[in-house]
Amino acid sequence: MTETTTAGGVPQTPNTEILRLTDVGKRYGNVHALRGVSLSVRQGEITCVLGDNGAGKSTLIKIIAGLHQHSEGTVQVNGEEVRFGSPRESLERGIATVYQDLALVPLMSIWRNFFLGAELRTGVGPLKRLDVKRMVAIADEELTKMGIAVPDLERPVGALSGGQRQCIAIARAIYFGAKVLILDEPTAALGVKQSGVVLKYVAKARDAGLGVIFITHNPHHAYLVGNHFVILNRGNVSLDMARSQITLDRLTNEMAGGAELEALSHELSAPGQTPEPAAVLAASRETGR
Ligand SMILES: Nc1ncnc2c1ncn2[C@@H]1O[C@H](COP(=O)(O)OP(=O)(O)OP(=O)(O)O)[C@@H](O)[C@H]1O
Repeated sequence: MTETTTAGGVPQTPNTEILRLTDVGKRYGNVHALRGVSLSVRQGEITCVLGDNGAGKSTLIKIIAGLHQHSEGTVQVNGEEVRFGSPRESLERGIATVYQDLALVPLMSIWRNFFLGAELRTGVGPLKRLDVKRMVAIADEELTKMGIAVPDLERPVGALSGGQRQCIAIARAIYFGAKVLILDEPTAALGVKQSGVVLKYVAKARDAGLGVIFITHNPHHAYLVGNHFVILNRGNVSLDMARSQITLDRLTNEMAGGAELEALSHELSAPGQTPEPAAVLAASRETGR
């Protein structure tokens, strides 16, 4: 979406678009998991993709991350059409994905995890060895830059809290030059305080100029940091709005199913007409909620 905002009467050019999906669809055999999905990600902005279970969020991530290919539509990176054949191809275009399970090795040290798969080496030929000193120094500098307080980088990553581990994965993606950062429900398994810490680093990634796709089913978390909101509902985009166009209340309501939820709430609150639990379950099964 192109929108020109004004600040103090001065027109602001919209940030550069890095990633654009146009009418993207995905079929798994007979299952049409995504249909006509269009969205854009801009530098220095957070695009939140919200949706309930089965809405198609994972499918969307997998297409952008190169794990699956789309069946319809186009994906463009910096204006150039792409079709990723592997996660490596997506990574080479500057797209980094931080999955919920993080791909960190719990028993390995923090610095080792920071460089996992991209270890620095020193020396030549048979004398080549890991450049531990440099890796520790860089990991320390990068985490400090992000304001992540880890007193001892030799500690195993598994000893850190879930929130700290998310932050380390985000800092690592930024250090290795990500232009687009996909975060797969980074706050889903966290409590309120830890979620706040992670959201702070999501905002830092945005402030570092990355385009962020923040996948979540929590409208409150999305609204704390998002510039743009896209709701997926059974594979379709049911809402696509800039922050200036929507309130948290409306986002929450749309996310909760809007009219469907209102009808159910009305049914449940009507005196003497409380539906049998079995009927409620059947209704929720029908609506997929
Ligand atoms: N490999 C697959 N083969 C067949 N159907 C699939 C496959 N992966 C996903 N689906 C179907 O596609 C639809 C979207 O699933 P997807 O996992 O993308 O949703 P989601 O929003 O990520 O849900 P959740 O939050 O539960 O992970 C669902 O109906 C799902 O059953």
